[in-house]
Amino acid sequence: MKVNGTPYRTIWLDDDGRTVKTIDQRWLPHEFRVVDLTSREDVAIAIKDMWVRGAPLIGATAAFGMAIQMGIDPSDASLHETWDILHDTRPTAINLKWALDDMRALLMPLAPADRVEAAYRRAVEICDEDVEICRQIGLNGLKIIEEIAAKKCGKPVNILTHCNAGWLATVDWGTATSPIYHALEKGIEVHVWVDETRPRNQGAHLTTWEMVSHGVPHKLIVDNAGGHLMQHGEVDLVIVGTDRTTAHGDVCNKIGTYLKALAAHDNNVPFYVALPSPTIDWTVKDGVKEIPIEERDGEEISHLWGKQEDGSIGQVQVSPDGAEHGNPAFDVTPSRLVTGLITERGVCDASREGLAGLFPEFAK
Ligand SMILES: CSC[C@H]1O[C@H](OP(=O)(O)O)[C@H](O)[C@@H]1O
Repeated sequence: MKVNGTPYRTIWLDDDGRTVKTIDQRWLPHEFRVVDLTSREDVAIAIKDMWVRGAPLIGATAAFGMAIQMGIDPSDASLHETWDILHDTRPTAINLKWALDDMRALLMPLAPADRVEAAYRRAVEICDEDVEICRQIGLNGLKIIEEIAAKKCGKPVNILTHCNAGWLATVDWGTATSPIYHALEKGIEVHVWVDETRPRNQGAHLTTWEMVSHGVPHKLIVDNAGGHLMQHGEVDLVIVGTDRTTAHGDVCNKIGTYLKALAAHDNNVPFYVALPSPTIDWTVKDGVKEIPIEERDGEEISHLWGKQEDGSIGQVQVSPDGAEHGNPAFDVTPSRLVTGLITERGVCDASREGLAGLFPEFAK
């Protein structure tokens, strides 16, 4: 998307065709910093410490991490070790494993000398595919917004989203935000309730930055306001992203998503999940039982990052010394609470039959 009029993707190759450049999202919304990733260690840190985050972007970054390493040591041992190092950075988003498996399957049959070229080519392809997948998700989600807009008699369609499933979570367009961007481009009036999304505040830091940059009418709200707004008819639609969706339609996403789905169900508000197919885990049926939920450091709760009065970026401590913190980073919304899955191939029920209908080649 455009940043101050300049088109950007979240990750790209420098002119040398080898150096990987990405936006260090920890500094947004106050500073737009681009960093170079020149080793698998750089990539591992960038994923683990959330310089880059968002399931599709994590996958794309890992693909480049494999390519960078093939330029350093293209041996089998190096390839397997890199798979392990990058896979262990974060456990929940399935795109990470999907991308690493894709790269390894491509590279293993090749002579080591041929691996670096093939790896960079595939990493770029993964990025290009993600852009098109997210663009298509936008077009398919747009139909849902248009149907609601037709009943709103000129008033804006009020959409609530949680965390950041925007272009910053992907290579471009985003997943949950893609229908919003398409609606805006088509002149459909929308208004977005942006959940701040404690503790990392991806909504407050990233989604609002996207909304401001793109001129999307919005209001930032605390996570606990969503249910109240739904009770008062202020939410026409919920669209969220996902880090892993099971073959039966259970949706793993940022912590707090499940509570929004419960509130939406209780208030008959349509609850949709924007789902790129690499985020489907075909091997898992019961998401609550089977999906590993990342437990992140308690400091993400005890401290808040932001702009200080002197304009510097820093953090303040919000809980007392000695306080204990629990920080599960994701939760699972059972398929029964999901109205539909917006994929690049269309919208389907959150069910095995729904997903098999759109992706028969994967559903066994
Ligand atoms: C389009 S995937 C976005 C997904 O990823 C986020 O998690 P994180 O910021 O920790 O990587 C969040 O769950 C978003 O919905």
